[in-house]
Amino acid sequence: MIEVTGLTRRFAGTLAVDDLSFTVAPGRITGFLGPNGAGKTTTMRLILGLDRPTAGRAEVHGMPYRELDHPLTKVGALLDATAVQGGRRAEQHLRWLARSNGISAARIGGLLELVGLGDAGGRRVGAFSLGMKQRLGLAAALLGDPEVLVLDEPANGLDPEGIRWMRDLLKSLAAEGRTILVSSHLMSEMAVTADRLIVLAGGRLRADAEITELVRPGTTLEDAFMELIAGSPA
Ligand SMILES: Nc1ncnc2c1ncn2[C@@H]1O[C@H](COP(=O)(O)OP(=O)(O)OP(=O)(O)O)[C@@H](O)[C@H]1O
Repeated sequence: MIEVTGLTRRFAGTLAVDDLSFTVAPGRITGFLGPNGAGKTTTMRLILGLDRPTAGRAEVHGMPYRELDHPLTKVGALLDATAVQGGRRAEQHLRWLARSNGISAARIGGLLELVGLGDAGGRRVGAFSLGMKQRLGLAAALLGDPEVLVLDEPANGLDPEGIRWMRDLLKSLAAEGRTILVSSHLMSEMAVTADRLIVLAGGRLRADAEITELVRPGTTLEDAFMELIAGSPA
C-alpha cells in the first residue's frame, strides 16, 4: 500500500506536485498518467525517499520510505533504467545490488531468466539496448521480492513482444497481491494493463478512478485522458 497525503514539491519557480492525495492499493495495477512535466517522476521520487516534500507526506507500508528496514525487500523501483554503470556485467550489477542491500543473491539467475536476459547475464550493460536495460532494471526492482513496485515508464524502449511480456508480468505480480504503481505515456497499453488510473496535470490530481469508470463504451482511454488534462499548463 502506498499513501500520499497533501504531497507538495516546489522547485524554485515550479510547483511540480501540488497538494496531491491518493492511495495505491495492493493486488492491482495502478497506472500513473499525465502529460510531460505533470509531476509523475517527482511524485515517484518523493515516494521513494529520493527527494523531500515541501509539504505533505508519502508513505509505504505506513511509514516514509527512508524509515523502512531493508527497503529493497519492501519496495522495488525502476526510475531510470539507463542509470547503471556500463562497465558492469548484468549479473555482476545484480550481485553488487544484492550485496550492498543485504539481500540474498540466490534469486539472480531466476530473475535474469524471468526478464528474458538469461543468456545476457555475462554481457556488459553498456552494450545493452534500452529495452534490455529496462528488463535489467525490472530484475533489480524484483531482487528483494518486494510487495510494492514503483515503475517509471518501464515499457519505454521495449518492442511489441516485450511490451506484452511486461504486461503479463505486471498482471501476475499484481495477482500475487503486490501493489504496483506504473507510469506510462502509452494510452492503449495502459487501457489493457491497468485496473485503476491516477491522472495528473500541472502537478494536480485530475482523476483517481477505475479504468471502467474512465473509459465509457465507444470511447478510448486517449479520449478520456485528453478531456481530463484539457486546460492544463503546457
Ligand atoms: N530537480 C528539479 N529542479 C527543478 N525543476 C524540476 C526538477 N525536477 C522536476 N522539475 C520540474 O517539475 C515538473 C514536473 O516534472 P516531472 O519530471 O515530475 O514530470 P513527469 O510527469 O514525470 O514528466 P515526463 O512525462 O516528461 O517524464 C516539471 O516542470 C519539471 O521541469
